[in-house]
Amino acid sequence: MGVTKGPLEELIEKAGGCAVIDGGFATQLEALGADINDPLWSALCLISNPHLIKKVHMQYLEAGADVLITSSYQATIPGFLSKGLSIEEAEKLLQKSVKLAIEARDNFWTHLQKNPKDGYNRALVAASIGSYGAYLADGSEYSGGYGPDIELDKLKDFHRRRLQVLASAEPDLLAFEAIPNKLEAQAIVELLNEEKVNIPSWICFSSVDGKHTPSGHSFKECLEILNCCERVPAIGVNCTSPHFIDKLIHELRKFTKKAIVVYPNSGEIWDGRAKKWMPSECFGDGNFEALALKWHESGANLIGGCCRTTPNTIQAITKALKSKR
Ligand SMILES: C[S+](C)CC[C@H](N)C(=O)O
Ligand SMILES: N[C@@H](CCS)C(=O)O
Ligand SMILES: [Zn+2]
Repeated sequence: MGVTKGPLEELIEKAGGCAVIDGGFATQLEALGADINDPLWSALCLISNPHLIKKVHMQYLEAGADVLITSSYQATIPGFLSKGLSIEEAEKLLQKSVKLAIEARDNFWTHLQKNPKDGYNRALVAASIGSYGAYLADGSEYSGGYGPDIELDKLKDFHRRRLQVLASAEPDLLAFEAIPNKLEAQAIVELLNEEKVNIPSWICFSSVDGKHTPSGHSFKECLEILNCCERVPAIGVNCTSPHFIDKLIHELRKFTKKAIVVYPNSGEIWDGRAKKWMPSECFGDGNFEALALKWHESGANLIGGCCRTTPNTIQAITKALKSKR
């Protein structure tokens, strides 16, 4: 069986054409009291507070998420090494990120079997893989400028071992998140092929102008690279202002037949130096109900939220999309 008819397509079909992804993971960790002002950002909790990670996953499941994204966005082997951990410990933490989400999903599903409630699917677990820019911890996922020293092979080297370790933990999906440039998308595709990864992936870009990746590449150019890869059944944008999403869905649809994934942030802007969200035109949960319906009509197949969205946002999206099922 090819990866193009895998669990993601089955979920989308079961969900009536558009499944719900969870919301801001780090955001909800902070709402529950975690201090993640650290180069590891949310991945710090894999060391310091795994129980909180599971709690966030449970809250998103209760809100109706059909897909859980793991806590590994900014979890990297070099990042853990710089905290004094060994390679073995670092790799165990990566696996733990998947394990925590699978446990949450399984507990929630077992409970639902005993206490049935309408509208829930058995959720899929997507292992988060942030960009090289996320590892830099300087907001580069919104600039895409890694400098002339970072070439294709360096990006492949950066991603290779983490990808192998996360895949070995057997998540249902791999979620490449907030990729800010074409070079990194190409590195990921080459790596998925070289490593013969048979777990289906989505690759999502960030955008700060609603028209290009942060590095200035067009989505047409980026999709030319991704369209050839059957290991990537879905593509999209995340951690981008809701303002831009509808136009971006139309733009992406012009250049691909793959499933389209959108999970915007709240519209606030990340100040990479201050490590703070700056108030901007922020969208509330009420906006997301109407927007989700619009994005579904425009052709999105997976809709959720990214930074500064919460379980309430996902509940609003669930309400909108599940009323149509
Ligand atoms: C998606 S951004 C808000 C994640 C945090 C960023 N990589 C940093 O560490 O500054
Ligand atoms: N999955 C990550 C993405 C950050 S852009 C999170 O929600 O925290
Ligand atoms: Zn985000």
